[in-house]
Amino acid sequence: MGALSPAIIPALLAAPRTARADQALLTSVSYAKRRRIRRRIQVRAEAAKQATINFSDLDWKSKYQSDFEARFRIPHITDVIPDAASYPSTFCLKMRSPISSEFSEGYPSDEAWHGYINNDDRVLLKVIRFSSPTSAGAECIDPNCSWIEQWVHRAGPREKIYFKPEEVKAAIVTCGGLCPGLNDVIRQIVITLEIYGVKKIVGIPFGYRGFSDTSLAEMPLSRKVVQNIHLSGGSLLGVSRGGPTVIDIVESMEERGINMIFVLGGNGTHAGANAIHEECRKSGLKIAVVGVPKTIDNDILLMDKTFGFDTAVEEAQRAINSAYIEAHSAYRGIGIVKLMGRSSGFIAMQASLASGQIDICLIPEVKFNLHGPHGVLNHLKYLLERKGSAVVCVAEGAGQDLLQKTNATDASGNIVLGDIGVHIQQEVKKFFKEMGQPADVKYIDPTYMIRACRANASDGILCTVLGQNAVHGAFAGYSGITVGICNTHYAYFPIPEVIAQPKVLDPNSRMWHRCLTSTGQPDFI
Ligand SMILES: Nc1ncnc2c1ncn2[C@@H]1O[C@H](COP(=O)(O)OP(=O)(O)O)[C@@H](O)[C@H]1O
Ligand SMILES: O=P(O)(O)OC[C@H]1O[C@](O)(COP(=O)(O)O)[C@@H](O)[C@@H]1O
Ligand SMILES: [Mg+2]
Repeated sequence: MGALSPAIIPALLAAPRTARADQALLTSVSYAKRRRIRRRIQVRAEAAKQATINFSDLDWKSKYQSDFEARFRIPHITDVIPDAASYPSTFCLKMRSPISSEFSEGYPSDEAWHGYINNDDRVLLKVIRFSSPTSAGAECIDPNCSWIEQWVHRAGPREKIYFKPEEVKAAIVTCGGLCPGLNDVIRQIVITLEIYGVKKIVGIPFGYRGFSDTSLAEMPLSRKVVQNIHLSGGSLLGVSRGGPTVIDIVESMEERGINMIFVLGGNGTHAGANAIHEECRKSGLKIAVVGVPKTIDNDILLMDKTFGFDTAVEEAQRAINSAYIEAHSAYRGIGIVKLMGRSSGFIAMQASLASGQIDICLIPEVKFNLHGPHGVLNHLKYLLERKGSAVVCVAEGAGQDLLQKTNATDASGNIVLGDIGVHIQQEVKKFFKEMGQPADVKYIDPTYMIRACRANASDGILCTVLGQNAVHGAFAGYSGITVGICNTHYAYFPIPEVIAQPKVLDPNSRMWHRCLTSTGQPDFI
């Protein structure tokens, strides 16, 4: 978010609210209102942050930076167990034959180069130096847009580990909806754990539910079991929404003797993982809880992208191309493709940009009208007259203000959205029928075909690195963390920082403007 004008800060802060009150407000209002309120809450939080900074203090920058460093500090086992012992890492960077015991007691400490990550290594979070708050996509701390370095912790294997591999029982759980790459991450976690020397590795079946449903048995995992699982989509372990309470999960982990848990999921799953981590801390348990963000929508904060997103954009090309061929081959044909993206239009935008076949891209972050002189329908009429066909790409969360509210939620408490794709299809048909003009409308929803795909090469690599780094993080004694790619480098983040709110597309960003340039669409308001 750009810098706020100092003049509006006092007004925004005039009615301070608590997080609980904000939440209550959010659950009691309509979807459209909720988005506006969320934006206000976000603006207020930003205002509060800026208001607490005294820019006339010559030291404000270094104070801001130390505050940032504290926020992004990654929790460690020694925070609750100060005397937890550390050992030389059993993850050796020198290759050895699996049957050799050359480094079984740890890596020789007299080596000049060992290639581990130093705990003080950092990755730069923001790499653009904006010279003005009016620059496209500017994120400024102060009204002058001063350059302030923001560093996050570099991911990777450490020289010292806080768990003896023979004492580890590691578990992996996959929650939420499917996403290409889940099997790749599971595979890499298992392989890396084995390299450290862990023998007890299990999969928890069907998400958090597997912790409470006694009819579901743990799945023993080994390199042999996971060797080829990345060749198909889905999750070897199964997924689910909803499930037991955090206390029940922690009790179940204790009963099973699990002391390392790898949680693969989106914002909901990570909220759960962080709550599990906090519960373990409260009880003084030596358990490492490490997340790997799984969100096909790409809506987790601070990361370049999440795994599965790239595959989704690539697979969406097939649906868009089919819609284009259908529309182009029909007399006055209109193709409509609905893509995933509950609150963020990243898949719709990138897929539109990649295909070059989209005339209208609609995303949750940008309001639009269907009807009226500047509406989508009138533009479709213009496109049919000008070029004979048109293709629309709409994100599932777009235009929810145009739909009847269902007030329904899924088992995890996520709002069940109205079907904007079907709505647009019906409105387009009605519009042309009422005008007495022909229009051949074809609608494609490829959601589940995309989600069930196996990861493409680029996601396969991302999953590999994330899975390995998750294990390195747990062995290094970190907990309540998640791993992501940041300016092409890999970093550990404290979970709350990446799920504070869904990452949304900035309508003032260069990328959205590139998309608009490519489609040639006007503003539909
Ligand atoms: N705030 C929360 N605290 C604890 N667990 C949560 C929370 N939100 C969701 N969960 C749990 O996380 C799992 C996945 O959540 P869901 O929202 O369906 O998917 P995703 O993780 O992809 O966002 C579910 O089992 C759900 O019960
Ligand atoms: O049909 P389901 O399983 O509820 O999933 C639908 C949702 O899954 C997603 O593809 C991904 O959602 P999650 O990240 O919460 O798993 C959304 O875009 C979509 O709304
Ligand atoms: Mg979610």
